[in-house]
Formats: sequence, C-alpha cells, structure tokens
Amino acid sequence: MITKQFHHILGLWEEAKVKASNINQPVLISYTEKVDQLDPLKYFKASARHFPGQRFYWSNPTKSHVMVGAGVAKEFTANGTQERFHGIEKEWKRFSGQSLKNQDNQKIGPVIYGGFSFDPKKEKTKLWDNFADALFVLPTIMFTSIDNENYMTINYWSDSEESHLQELMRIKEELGKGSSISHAFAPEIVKCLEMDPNDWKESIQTVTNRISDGVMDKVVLARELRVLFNDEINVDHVLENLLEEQSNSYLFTVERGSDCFIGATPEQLVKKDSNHVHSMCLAGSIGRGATLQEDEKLGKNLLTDNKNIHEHELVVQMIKSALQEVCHDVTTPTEPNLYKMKHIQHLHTPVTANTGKEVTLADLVNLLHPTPALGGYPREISMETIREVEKLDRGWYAGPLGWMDEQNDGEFIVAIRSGLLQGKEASLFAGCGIVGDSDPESEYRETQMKFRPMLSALGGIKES
Ligand SMILES: C=C(O[C@H]1C=CC=C(C(=O)O)[C@@H]1O)C(=O)O
Ligand SMILES: [Mg+2]
Repeated sequence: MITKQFHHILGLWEEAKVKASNINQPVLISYTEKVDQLDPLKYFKASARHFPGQRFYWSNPTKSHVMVGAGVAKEFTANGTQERFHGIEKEWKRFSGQSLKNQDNQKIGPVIYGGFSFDPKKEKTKLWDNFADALFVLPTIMFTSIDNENYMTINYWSDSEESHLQELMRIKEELGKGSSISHAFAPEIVKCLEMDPNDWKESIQTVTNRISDGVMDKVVLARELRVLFNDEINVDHVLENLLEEQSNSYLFTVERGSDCFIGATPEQLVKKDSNHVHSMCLAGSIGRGATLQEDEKLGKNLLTDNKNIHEHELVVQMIKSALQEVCHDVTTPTEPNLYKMKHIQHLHTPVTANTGKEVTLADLVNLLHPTPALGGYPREISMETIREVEKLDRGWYAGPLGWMDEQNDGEFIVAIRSGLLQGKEASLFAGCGIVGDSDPESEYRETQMKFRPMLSALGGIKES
C-alpha cells in the first residue's frame, strides 16, 4: 500500500532526479516529520539492530537539544592539517546547498555530525585508526528533539533505489517504537594500566620549569588510563549511566564499527545560531564536598585560589581576543562562577558575541581550537611542547566534536571526560592545565578526579 507519506517521498525523489541531471551531481533529499514523544535512549538502542557501529548520540546539558543519528548516508573526511575545518564545511555546503526538503521548518533539516582530532600534527598510533583527523557523517535516519518537539528525518539521494526508500520507511517505523532492552550485567574491570605516575609527574616538572623560564605561560598535559574488562563493554549501558550521573554535561557517542568514542563533557567550544555566538571558558578545578558546607567551602577556595584563577584567566583572555577578530559585542561577566558536576567543580566564564553573515562556524572553530583549556598559551609553543613531552596519542580526546546544519549553524563541544571503547578495552583520557606554580602531585590527583565520570559510567568505581 502506498501511503500519502511515501507518495511524498517518491515525489521528492523524482524532483531530485531531474535536478541531479541538470547540476550533474547527486541531490540530497531530506524528509522530516514531527513525531510523538520518544525516549532518545530507547531510539538509540533500537537503532543498533539496523545500524550496528554507525550510531551517534548528542545531548546538551538541559536536554533541550537531543540528536540520535543512525546509518551513513554520506561521509565527509579529511586527514592532515590543511584546512580541515573549512574542508568539511565546504564539502557539506556543496551538497546541502542543493538539497530538497519536504518542509520549510528551518530548525530541522539535514545535519552532519562528527569531530576533529586534537592535533593532526601529532604522530599517530593505531589506537585511533577509525577516527580520521576530520570525520563527519550525514545519517541515514535521525531523531531530533528540540525544546520538547520531536522529529524524525530520513536522508536519501536522487540516485537511491526505490526499494531502498521502502526499506527506509519500514526501519523508520520500527525505530519509532524504540527499544527498552536493558543490560543488567556490566563487565568487570580486570586491570588498569597507566604510564608510570612518576614519569608523568616528571613531565609536569619539565613544563613548570620552562614556564618559570618564561618560555610560555601554560601547557595542558594529559595522561591515559587503559582499562581492561572481562567482557565486551556495552555502549548502550555506558551511555545510560552517563545520562543518569552526568546530567550537567553534554553527552556524546560516536560509533565507528567496533570502536566507540563516548563522553560527558561540560565544555562547550562554540555555538553559532544565526549571528549569535556562544562560547565558554572552563579551567581551574577542585573536588566536590561530601556535605553542602564542605562543598561550598571548596567552591569558595577555588574562586579565590591564585593558581586556578591564573589558569582560568589565560583561557578567558584568549577566547575573548580570538572572538574579537570576527565578532562584535564580545561579552563576559567580570568574575568566573562555579560549574558543578557530580565529581568535580570548575571555574566557568560564559562568553556571548554577535557576528556577521560572512563568518562561518568553521571560521569560529578554527580560531578557537585549541583554547588554553586544552592546549596552552601561547598556542604554538604549547602545542609543540605537548607533541614533545606528552607520551600518548590524544586522537579525538580534547578535540572539537559537534554538528552543523545547512544554514551553517551548529555547536561544537570539547571532547574531554571521554574514552575510546574497543571491545573489552577502554582508553580514558584526562589532562590538566599546568602553570608556573603547578604542583605535580596535586595535578596528578586532579587527573584522577577527571577520570571518575567515565570510570563510574563503566561500572569501575563504587560510588559512596
Ligand atoms: C583537560 C581537561 O580539563 C580541562 C577543562 C577544565 C578544567 C581543566 C583544569 O582545571 O585543568 C582543564 O583545562 C580534562 O578534563 O581532561
Ligand atoms: Mg586545573
């Protein structure tokens, strides 16, 4: 039976075929419909059956924006340093600029999502083989929830087969029902491997010495914790735990075959919504207290601690001056406030600005990444120092991860508090901002604290 909806889908397909032959390239069709309330996690779980290893999850801290993508309608990649941000944007524009849609809702349409490695110049290891320096996906099917309104989008091409469109319709109906399979048994940790803590602390000392010599002001050094389990890690289960425990963070999951990059980050890099730009300075950390009084005391200590204020201020200055290059009305409060999550609290300064039509999302990411919250200050010398001193392959850890739509709006976060899941292994990453008076021992403890969100979601630490 041909439904009215399928008739519409076929109609757009016929229209796209004509357009494709005129412009001599395949034309993308993006069909969106409003759907009833649907739990995004159930949708994410359900999509594993048809799109194993090809799922994406994104939610902002307030959950006013949730996206779940599945399948690959098109992939956009770039490797190496040359213009990777603009390269992806340009290629996406080439297709999205010619796309056909079934409705004029400017909010919902085709979206690509993905991420960038932290530093394309760093020597690569095999660990991140499945994650290119720039990799974005236009999903086959996407669920979007914006301000509690829910939509399903299917993306197909002028050169698709009719049988493929029928199959898409069928899968869309099935996914709309969701799946509530839950996994009661999480695998157990067999072993945790880390580089010798003394070697890491020595590298902190090397950097503080250089900072004291006036070579630079700040460098962020990270370390990796490799966690081995007695069984395969279940992505759905980890995401479910993160959703429960890290409600004040952006949550993200990018599956690439048997690998999955997942995390719960509090840190936004940039959001562009028409001419409005938002960014965030997040640097300077302390733990959470067991009682309200203790917690407030810790927060107060952080707000008045000179080392942390300096670590934070370098980020504020850099983000403000980077945005001032292409924006006007760059505004921040004069003092940082506290951003609290389950295991940690940070100094936080929100930034807003306005920009002109000619400025693109890639321009903004290119200007901002890496901020001194992940790289250091000044940028070049701190990046060279990380390449030289840090004994790990960051891959997508601390890189920009996010989405862009066809109006060139979108949002990128900084992919920290994250881990790469590969079968029975998880590689977790955590870093901290090193300034002149950093103490190696307390920086080490700070990274331990930053591993906790992922360790806990993996079932690795028992919460008190
Ligand atoms: C580099 C990380 O955190 C950054 C973000 C917030 C606070 C930070 C700090 O206090 O050192 C770091 O700059 C990480 O979590 O791996
Ligand atoms: Mg710090």
